[in-house]
Amino acid sequence: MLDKEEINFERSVIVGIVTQEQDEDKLKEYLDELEFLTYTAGGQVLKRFTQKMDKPNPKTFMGTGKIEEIHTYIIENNIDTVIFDDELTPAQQKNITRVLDCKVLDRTNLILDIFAQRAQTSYARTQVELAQFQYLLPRLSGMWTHLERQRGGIGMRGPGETEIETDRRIVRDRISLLRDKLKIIDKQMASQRGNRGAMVRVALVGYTNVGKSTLMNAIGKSEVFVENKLFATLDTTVRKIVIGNLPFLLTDTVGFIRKLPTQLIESFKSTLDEVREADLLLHVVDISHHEFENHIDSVNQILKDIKSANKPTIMVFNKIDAYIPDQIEEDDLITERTSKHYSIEEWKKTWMAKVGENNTIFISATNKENFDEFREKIYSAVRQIHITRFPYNDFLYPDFKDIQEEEKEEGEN
Ligand SMILES: Nc1nc2c(ncn2[C@@H]2O[C@H](COP(=O)(O)OP(=O)(O)OP(=O)(O)O)[C@@H](O)[C@H]2O)c(=O)[nH]1
Ligand SMILES: [Mg+2]
Repeated sequence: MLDKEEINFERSVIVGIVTQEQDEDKLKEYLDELEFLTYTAGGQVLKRFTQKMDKPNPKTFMGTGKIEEIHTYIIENNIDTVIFDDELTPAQQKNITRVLDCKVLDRTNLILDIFAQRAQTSYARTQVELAQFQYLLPRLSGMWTHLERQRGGIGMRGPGETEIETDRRIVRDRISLLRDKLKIIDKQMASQRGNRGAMVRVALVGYTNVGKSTLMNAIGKSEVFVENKLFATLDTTVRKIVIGNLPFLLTDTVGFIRKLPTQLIESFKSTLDEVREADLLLHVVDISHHEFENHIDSVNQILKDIKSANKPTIMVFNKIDAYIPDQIEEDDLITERTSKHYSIEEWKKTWMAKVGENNTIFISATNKENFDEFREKIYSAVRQIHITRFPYNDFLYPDFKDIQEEEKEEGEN
């Protein structure tokens, strides 16, 4: 008999809190995303635990009663992993692990884990490893306590402390080694970028899973890995694209997410340099996602953090094929009409109108809907940047209309 291959998902529960800044709806969205992250990392979420609190308990994050409730559930349901939506302090992680006696992760942990699973090149692996060690350093003592307990505790206390010190030193050494390694790679990457010459550089940016790589594949003839999971892309891909006779460089890079661990932003410096050094950003948005406006805010915040907020930007609203506004039945007189019910035409009249028609485009990367218009907008923007840089090249690049005519004629001949 053939064995059916079974993927063993880690049995997990996720945990979040309702606070003044974060109401129940917000928390639901966050936990939806955390569940998707868990699934991406190889886990299966069996239950969500939530609690209303003014502020998190400094010792155990949740209240003692809630932690007990989670503990009971863990034992009864054979749970391997508990994942908190917020970053836990080293002390909280230590205390909670002690009570629950199972693997306790937070959102940062989970994201780092996904990055580690997905890092393909030695460059990406080095960056992830650095971020992981930085996360680990302040948490070493907690881990030791856990080990100590497993070994029975007695007689371990004295040497335990010294071992923590030794561990810390090893981790610190490793961090500085990785930093040195990255510095060398950074230099190589910078000189590679320098060698790319005068071509205009365009970077795809956006929240994770919005369709950046799909778009890269659709516009170029390259094959970039696409998947309906978070953080499919970690390594930067650069392709030369030619529209009309105007060549430019297009970069596909790592997706953003809210609460992106700061350790990751630091260690992915060189990857993000591609964005920093771009002349034009294509900010891709998944308009079919209910949360797309919040995603835009998160992306803009990260762009600000990496000092790239003021670049010329085209907002690319993708997945219009999948956009389905909420409906209000005709006899429903109670439901209030909100932006959830807008058609795309109505959306265009909102704040999007202020962004300007030249800087917004609505497409479907999978169906190639509105692709001519998309190519035209990129062409015009790239051309604008190019002729500002090389005014004497102006005549080389005609209007997009003329190119289309030429292409048509070529097709007919
Ligand atoms: N319906 C629909 N799905 C799309 C469209 N574009 C992309 N997708 C799907 O969205 C998912 C994510 O696509 P990717 O191209 O991997 O997204 P990404 O932005 O590169 O994601 P990361 O690399 O994880 O940041 C895939 O399942 C795609 O098939 C679209 O226009 N319409
Ligand atoms: Mg991608």
